[in-house]
Amino acid sequence: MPTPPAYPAEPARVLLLGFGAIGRHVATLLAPEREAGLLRMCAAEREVAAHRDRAVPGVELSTTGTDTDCPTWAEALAEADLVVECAGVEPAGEYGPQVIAAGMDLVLTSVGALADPETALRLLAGPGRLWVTNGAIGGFDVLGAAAEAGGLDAVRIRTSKLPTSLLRPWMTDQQEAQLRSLSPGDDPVTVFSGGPAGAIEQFPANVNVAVGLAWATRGRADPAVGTGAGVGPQAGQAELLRRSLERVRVELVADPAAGRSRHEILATGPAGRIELAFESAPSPENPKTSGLTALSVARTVRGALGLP
Ligand SMILES: NC(=O)C1=CN([C@@H]2O[C@H](COP(=O)(O)OP(=O)(O)OC[C@H]3O[C@@H](n4cnc5c(N)ncnc54)[C@H](OP(=O)(O)O)[C@@H]3O)[C@@H](O)[C@H]2O)C=CC1
Ligand SMILES: O=C([O-])CC(=O)C(=O)O
Repeated sequence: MPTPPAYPAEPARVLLLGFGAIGRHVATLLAPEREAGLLRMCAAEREVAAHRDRAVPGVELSTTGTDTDCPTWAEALAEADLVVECAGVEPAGEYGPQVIAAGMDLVLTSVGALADPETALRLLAGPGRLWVTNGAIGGFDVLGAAAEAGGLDAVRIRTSKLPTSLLRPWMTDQQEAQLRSLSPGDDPVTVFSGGPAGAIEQFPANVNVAVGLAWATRGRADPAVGTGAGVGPQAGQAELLRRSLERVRVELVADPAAGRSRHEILATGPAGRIELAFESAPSPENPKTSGLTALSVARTVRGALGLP
């Protein structure tokens, strides 16, 4: 007879970093687990006062900011078993490494944080474990298998989004006006073409998937050789990721006809030709974000906690 899964005696304490579109959706998706007493949830925001009117039942609030009527980030972290980052690339880089260093597991949604080599090393350094969510894309079982066997030579991702969801503060008035003027029927405009690190620097809220793809296709070190003399496990993983970030090519397209965000992946090599396309329903909390991301994060959380 199979051994029944070992459910924790106490509810697992999950701390969300960021309670925006993805955080709220994840909290809603995990409501059955909360109601079944399998987990408790707290969400850290930088301005809790601004979030009180959008409370999700059963989720306590804490702050990375200066609110005084709720637990601080440090107090909430001390009570947590698992941290789930869904705040953005910058806060992921700011808070993620301290979570890992404290020996706590971290689910990373802003996977783009891994494009910074120093942050990647710190996120991989342990003793806490890093759980990298698939986010809005997937197929990573077959892509990972092919990459681990050295079976991929080229990996590409083409992401198409509505032009106005690609507006960024660094854009010139002319670039902004071009994106705003695109209307259905106009040709799509490529706004970025290059590697995932450059893409995430310019579009931190739009191409986490590209860094996620690089992570998924980093392959593995030859156990006999490692990744280089004297390279420890986390440095080895970081080096594999660095090479993978150089291999992945990204195209980001402003498409006035894109009703939904679309991610097209093409990976080729001795293992074969793998083509994948993803069009997610919009997030119920924010139509600019793919709803699939929160579904992936909820699944990653269940996996990290060993929940069914
Ligand atoms: N892996 C993937 O496939 C995908 C990953 N993502 C990543 O997920 C992130 C979140 O997406 P989404 O939920 O749609 O974004 P939102 O902007 O809706 O939510 C982000 C929330 O995080 C909060 N936040 C920002 N900085 C901090 C901080 N220092 N401390 C506490 N809270 C903070 C924001 O607060 P405030 O209101 O104060 O700004 C906001 O409430 C994206 O930025 C992106 O990096 C997104 C889509 C796909
Ligand atoms: O939501 C999406 O479609 C993907 C996205 O923004 C990201 O990867 O940052």
